[in-house]
Amino acid sequence: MTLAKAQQGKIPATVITGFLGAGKTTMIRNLLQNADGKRIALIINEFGDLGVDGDVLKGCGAEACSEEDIIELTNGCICCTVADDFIPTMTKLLERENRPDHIVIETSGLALPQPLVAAFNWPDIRSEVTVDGVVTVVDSAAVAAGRFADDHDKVDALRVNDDNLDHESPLEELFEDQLTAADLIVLNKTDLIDASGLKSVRDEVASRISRKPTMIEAKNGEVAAAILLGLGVGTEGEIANRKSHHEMEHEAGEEHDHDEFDSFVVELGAISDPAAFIDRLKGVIAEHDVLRLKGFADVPGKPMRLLIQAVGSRIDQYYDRAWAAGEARGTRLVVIGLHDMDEAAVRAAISALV
Ligand SMILES: Nc1nc2c(ncn2[C@@H]2O[C@H](COP(=O)(O)OP(=O)(O)OP(=O)(O)O)[C@@H](O)[C@H]2O)c(=O)[nH]1
Repeated sequence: MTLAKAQQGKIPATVITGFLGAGKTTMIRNLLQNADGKRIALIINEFGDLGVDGDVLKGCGAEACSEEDIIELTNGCICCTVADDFIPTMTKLLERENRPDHIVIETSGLALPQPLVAAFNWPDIRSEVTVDGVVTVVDSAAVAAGRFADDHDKVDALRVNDDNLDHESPLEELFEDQLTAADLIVLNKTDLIDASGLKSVRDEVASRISRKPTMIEAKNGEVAAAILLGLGVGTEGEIANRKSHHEMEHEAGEEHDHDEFDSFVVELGAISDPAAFIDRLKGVIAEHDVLRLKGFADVPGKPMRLLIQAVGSRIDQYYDRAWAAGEARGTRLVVIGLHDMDEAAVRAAISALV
């Protein structure tokens, strides 16, 4: 049977992966607003105890995806909760009378896509859904800045604290694993680097993988729906040949975890001078090498909440929606870093900014 024939009648699912802050949610938001009439169900998985991505996407009011079609998986990284969380969610979705035309899954920035894609081979899922393709979003500016290059000092420092650390830099390894799974690589944030920087990023990304998936460039995740949702690969049949570092190191099937990374939520009162707060927050992020920080702030006198998004020490902010009636105003920020990040010091430093 040909691949096309085997896929006939199945709902296509696109897996969108990429490191923390690469631009996955931004790309999906753009997709929902330009979905060419397709009805999309969205499964979102996030690292950290604040559902920021789901909130951002629910607020975008796109017709392609109503609030009930946005499902958040919050019990940890999707690659570790396949059996307990992902499969039951898919089963429920497939039992709905009004099935979607396409399913889009946003993995957390720390997820290995391989176990998720392999789950589409489970009998109950395989007969109904196929993986149209895995799209890996790359933060071109972060690659150009050497974020994923092996930082030997850091790895050595981690090893001192963890004798079991059996591989190279966790960032580098995860970056490669997410690229290895890709059918399409989107080099995003091209507005932040020049042409020669972009050429180096292309070369570096290509050097990390043995296959040659298509690479396209984008800014603000602006990629046409016809490209993102029409790959037609059936990746569940190929994923066994795209092994992650973990799978290659532990063929015996040992579980992997995300112990190399840590996250916590900082709760603060109102922020009366957001410009000063954000300016000084950049210093805290740089000093403690915070990888990602995001959340909402309460600014006195403003009817809307302020969305704060930091990727490294680059910070975006905008008022995203009005505080709802009865909703407790407050500032909540999720902070993600490597596991040697000093949580108490970061908490104290952020709290001191208010
Ligand atoms: N300058 C610039 N900023 C971008 C671009 N794409 C996304 N961003 C910004 O980068 C930040 C992170 O974007 P998200 O879309 O939330 O990234 P993500 O991959 O979903 O992040 P996680 O879910 O936390 O892993 C936001 O502040 C975006 O506005 C881009 O092409 N250029």
